[in-house]
Amino acid sequence: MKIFSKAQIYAGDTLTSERQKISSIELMERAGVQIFNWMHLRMQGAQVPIHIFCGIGNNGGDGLVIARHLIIHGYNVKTYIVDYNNKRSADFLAHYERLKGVTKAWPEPIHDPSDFPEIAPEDIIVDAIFGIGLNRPISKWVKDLFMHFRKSQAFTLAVDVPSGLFTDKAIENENDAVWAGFTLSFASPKLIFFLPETAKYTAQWEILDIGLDPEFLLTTETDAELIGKAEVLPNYIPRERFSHKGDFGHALIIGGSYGKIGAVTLTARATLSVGAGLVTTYIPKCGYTAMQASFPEAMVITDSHEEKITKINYNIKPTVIAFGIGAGTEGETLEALEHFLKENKTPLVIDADGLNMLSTKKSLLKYLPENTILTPHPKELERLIGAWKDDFEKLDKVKAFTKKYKVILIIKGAYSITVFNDKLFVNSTGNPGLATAGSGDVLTGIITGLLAQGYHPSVAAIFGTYLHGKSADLGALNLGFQSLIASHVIEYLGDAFLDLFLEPEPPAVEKSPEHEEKQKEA
Ligand SMILES: NC(=O)C1=CN([C@@H]2O[C@H](COP(=O)(O)OP(=O)(O)OC[C@H]3O[C@@H](n4cnc5c(N)ncnc54)[C@H](OP(=O)(O)O)[C@@H]3O)[C@@H](O)[C@H]2O)[C@H](O)CC1
Ligand SMILES: [K+]
Repeated sequence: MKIFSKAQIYAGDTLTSERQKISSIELMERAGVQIFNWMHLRMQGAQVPIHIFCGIGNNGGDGLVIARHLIIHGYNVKTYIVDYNNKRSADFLAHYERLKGVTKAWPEPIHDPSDFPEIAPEDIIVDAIFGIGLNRPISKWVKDLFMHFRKSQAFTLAVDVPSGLFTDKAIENENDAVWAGFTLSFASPKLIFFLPETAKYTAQWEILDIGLDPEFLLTTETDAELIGKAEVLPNYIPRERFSHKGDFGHALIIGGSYGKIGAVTLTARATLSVGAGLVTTYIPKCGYTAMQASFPEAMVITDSHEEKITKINYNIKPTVIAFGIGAGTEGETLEALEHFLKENKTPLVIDADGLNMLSTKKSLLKYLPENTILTPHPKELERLIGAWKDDFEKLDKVKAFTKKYKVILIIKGAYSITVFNDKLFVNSTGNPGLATAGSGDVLTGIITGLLAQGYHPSVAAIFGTYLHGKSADLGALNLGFQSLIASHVIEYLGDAFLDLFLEPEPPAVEKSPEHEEKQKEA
């Protein structure tokens, strides 16, 4: 699913009005009605007090539409105008007039804390104060109103975005935005729903279709995309009946040190479990027996050193190499990496200590083959690109880094983001069960295994991250978050593949009798 920018959303609105010959007032009506429908379906007329706080722009206008429909349907509604600016938008004013047509209880203006209404914990707050139009710091009393919401403990439903969040920069204080229980966002998810510093302001979110122009939606290129099943499925490479293991590549996994052979085992198992034809591990001598005994499918080459990698010498022709898992950062291992990088032309995945070593000697980065995949967690990323002031600067720095070195980088997190060719691919699968030892080693293995089978490196990174999260999601259904460990993620890979081909659940909508008749005729 495309993640549109603020400018694209405004452009889409204008284009939709032109092509569908509807006014922006009617587009706002659509948006508000969608939210009303969402609420009405769940509330079924319940008389819970609903406090609708409207700003003075189009987000506020949406709030007025919601208020009008709730009032018409007999809900217990109180509407307020948060007067942070006297420049009311034309569409806001149009819907203000429409609201006046259905109630004598006109919205109450709020100018300062003395105007704040009492809100009980059982009440509902609709936050339609600021949308994507926020462009400068907010007045103190408006922030106080946000705090008033939080203190009330009432369920807060945000319209489009939680008020106070910017679309392109983080906020300095967590009291400067609304903390929403749910956000109903129009047409496209917003990037801020996926970034660690801004995602926390809404517990859940959902996208509402407001009928924007289909051609605009289809043809507009976005800088970011949310990756779900629909996005990964077209890339799946089916297996031919007469294929053999040579068709699916030979992966070489280089890593391990005394006490960290298990990490390489996890990576190698994941590589093979995702479909690579052959896997060889290159580990220090001390790991030989453990590897052979615990993972008989893998072949093993050992370094001359007992406890660490000191020289990378092998006489096989791997299709793809993963480097770094559990390797440590000792001087001799770094030297081995340097020699290896200067010679190597085989596609690469670099993880963990491999990344740490690159961070200590950045001059090695220029030897990475084009489209090498790097998989840092936040600390490793900071060592690699330096500190950032907020998530947006982090994304800019990663884009610049990937451009400079022509690499693909996965920013690991609750929503892992693959950065490739200036574009962000935001993964939608995964859960907190993945916060467990070795889950990164498994991800490296999955990506390596996909690369070995001939997936383009960008697809291997995006699809691999998706499968990794999906396995964890399916595993967590049986195990819960706490009991899920990295080995389970490998075990559930098969289910993650099968899930790609499961038919989506039919929508929970009753079919009309005519529809049933038509089906019979067909
Ligand atoms: N396709 C869609 O998604 C649709 C979305 N809709 C809704 O429209 C809003 C965006 O509305 P907009 O009017 O552009 O912006 P806001 O409502 O967020 O803000 C209103 C104006 O407030 C001014 N502003 C900005 N920051 C501040 C501040 N800190 N203090 C005071 N005032 C501020 C700013 O105007 P200026 O000219 O003064 O800069 C804003 O424009 C979107 O989020 C959806 O909810 C449509 O209803 C339908 C289509
Ligand atoms: K809002």
